[in-house]
Amino acid sequence: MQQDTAAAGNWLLSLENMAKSFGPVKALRQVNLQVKAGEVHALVGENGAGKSTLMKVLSGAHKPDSGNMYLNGREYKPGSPAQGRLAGIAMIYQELMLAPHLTVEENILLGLEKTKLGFLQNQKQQVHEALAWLGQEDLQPNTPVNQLSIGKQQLVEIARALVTDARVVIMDEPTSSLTAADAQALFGVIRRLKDKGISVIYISHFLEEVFGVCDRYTVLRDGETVATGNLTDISTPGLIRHMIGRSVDELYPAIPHELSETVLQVDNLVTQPYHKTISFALRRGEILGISGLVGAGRSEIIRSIFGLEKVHQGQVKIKNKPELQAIYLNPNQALNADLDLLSENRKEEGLALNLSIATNLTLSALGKYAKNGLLNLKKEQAGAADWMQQLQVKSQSPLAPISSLSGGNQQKVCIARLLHHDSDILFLDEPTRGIDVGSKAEIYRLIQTLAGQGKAIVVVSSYLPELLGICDTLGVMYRGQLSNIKPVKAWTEDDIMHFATSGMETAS
Ligand SMILES: Nc1ncnc2c1ncn2[C@@H]1O[C@H](COP(=O)(O)OP(=O)(O)OP(=O)(O)O)[C@@H](O)[C@H]1O
Repeated sequence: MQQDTAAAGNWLLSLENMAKSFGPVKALRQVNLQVKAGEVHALVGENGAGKSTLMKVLSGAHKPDSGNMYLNGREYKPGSPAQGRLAGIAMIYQELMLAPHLTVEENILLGLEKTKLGFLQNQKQQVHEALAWLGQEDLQPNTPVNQLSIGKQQLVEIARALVTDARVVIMDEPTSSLTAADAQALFGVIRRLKDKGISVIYISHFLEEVFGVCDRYTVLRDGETVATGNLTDISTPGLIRHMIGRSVDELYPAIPHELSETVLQVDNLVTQPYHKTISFALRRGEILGISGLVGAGRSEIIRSIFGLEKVHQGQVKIKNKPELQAIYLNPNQALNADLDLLSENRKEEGLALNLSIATNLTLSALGKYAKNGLLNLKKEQAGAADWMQQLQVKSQSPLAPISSLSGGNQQKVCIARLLHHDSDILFLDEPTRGIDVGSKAEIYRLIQTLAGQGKAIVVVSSYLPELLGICDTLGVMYRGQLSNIKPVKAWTEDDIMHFATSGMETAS
């Protein structure tokens, strides 16, 4: 393991030889993590490397099988998340854990009512001070949190951490659902937490964020710490090599594919919530990217065509099926009409969480494994195992419940399900959200290969580099309005941001 040069002993937090198994799965084998006071420490690694498990152990949600933890020089052994929180460890999950119907103040004080804080007046004062420190004086403490944007809800979580005098704040993929402006605001807050002497453990698959906001790093691979050090001493390819044990030569592989006849023609489609008119055409072999800010109405286009959202008017023609008016379809009919959609919301729409990986993967095309109405389970499992291998889904068996997979591996199963169903027109909404860099490269290769096979693909993404890296053509959304679709090479990042924030094309 690459050694850190900092003197031992001055750590605020030290985790030594941590191990944790779930039945036969060794999620943590031997993990060491040392964090200084007031540093932002990146915890990186492939999907399934053990990052979330380690953080659940640290925050008191999981009990480790072995290993020792020290906080502020003292042995730290939380029996529950509440104990972890009172000891100074605040965990901010990617899917925020606030009680949606409770107010800002109630959420900030939740679980602390009679413990750490004194009287009611004192508590209210602390909430006020925490919000003011975060520059959120205008946020009314009696607002229910479900009325707030994701960015504001995240600040409520951070206020919660401030009120309990957290020494370490863990942020798990904190920017994955934020607008670019909210992400910038979050980076500002992180810098201020640091100045206050609070440490942040930052988990992210966005390496440019890691280099932008973090001081030191620790890399986990297969449940072990494989490297740690200062980010100023390592390059992006160097960090990737530690993460996946090899280098990624080509993140955006270019596989030749030809664009031919139109297979989807959308005319004057009017959808929620903006009621603007959208028209575009998609060709066989084309990868069309849709960019824009979160909330600009990007997902609504593909979701409406797929029958998941209401369409007010317009016409959608599907290749050689003129009789099918897509806007009258429901998702089942859409699947039969050779459309398929990868939802950005895998927990609610992509996966049946209490079923096995194999069932999730094959559910929408069970016919492939049935004869005379009987399902051949062996064949189904072998088919699932094949896709799992292709996408490198990390799991013991196709029969394991999907809920036992790490977030990134669940996303890979969603993609495998889509590939397995084998439709001709694919809508991919945030296909690489939560996916590690090595697997991203695999998914980009797959998307290109599918285009090579003549599939027509729409990719909606908040991650501009991937749209520029893999798409043939690109359109940008601004408040429900779609720009002209142009070859990707005709766009610059500045042009895209200009349209995304103003709805106007730059004169070129
Ligand atoms: N409750 C559980 N039951 C069974 N296996 C689990 C459970 N939680 C995690 N695992 C397994 O432990 C390993 C580590 O998962 P973990 O969620 O910690 O990875 P991660 O590094 O956070 O991944 P990602 O980047 O995809 O979020 C994986 O193989 C996962 O399938």
